[in-house]
Amino acid sequence: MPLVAKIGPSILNADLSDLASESQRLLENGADYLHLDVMDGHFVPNLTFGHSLVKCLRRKIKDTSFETHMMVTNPQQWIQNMADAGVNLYTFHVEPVGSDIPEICRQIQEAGMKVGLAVKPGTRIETVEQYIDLADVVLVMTVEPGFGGQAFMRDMMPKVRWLREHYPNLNIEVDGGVGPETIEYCAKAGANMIVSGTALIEANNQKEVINLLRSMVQTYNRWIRIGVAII
Ligand SMILES: O=C(CO)[C@H](O)[C@H](O)COP(=O)(O)O
Repeated sequence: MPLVAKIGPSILNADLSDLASESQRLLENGADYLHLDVMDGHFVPNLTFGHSLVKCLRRKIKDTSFETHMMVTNPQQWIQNMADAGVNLYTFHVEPVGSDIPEICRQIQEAGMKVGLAVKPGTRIETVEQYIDLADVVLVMTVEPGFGGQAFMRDMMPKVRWLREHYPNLNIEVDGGVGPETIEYCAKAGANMIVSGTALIEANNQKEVINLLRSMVQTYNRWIRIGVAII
């Protein structure tokens, strides 16, 4: 399947009391999927929401892919709940789970979801190399996970470049501080799934920003298509 440029807003810094309308607005402005940040207050020093909220959102938003970015110590615990809530892509951090990665990937697939492997800034990308065949997406964090609105870490780009060089057909996602000012670095390095939080939520013209992010991915990666392939 050809790679597709996809823009997935992170709703972390949105008005969470009005999440459905905030999400709807982003989708109407051209977002391809929603990136939902789940934090447990343990793996990261912040707390957000769990599967009950995702399920409520799914009742209102039916035709869009949901990714849950599981910033939790025990990702295994929430697999079935998130599948039942209507999640399509279950992205978990490799750091707390070590050798359980293959088993977790198997359980996610068995629950009917795609698999995402996420790495924190301090984690060497080679750590996930042996598991890439089990994954649909690799997420390279470009901030320390935990909070929106942080500064983009440009020194994570060698990880993205390394992945793209070694895995031309891999979905590579970047997350953290990504917006009009920093998209060029991500696109040049070869990322095709772009998570953008604050830059999009606070944009006066979301459609313009989404189009810009997408077109930058394609400018530097001519073989990547536009589309809404479910991931
Ligand atoms: O995973 C995250 C933080 O842990 C967020 O998705 C990320 O930070 C996006 O927000 P912003 O674009 O504002 O940095």
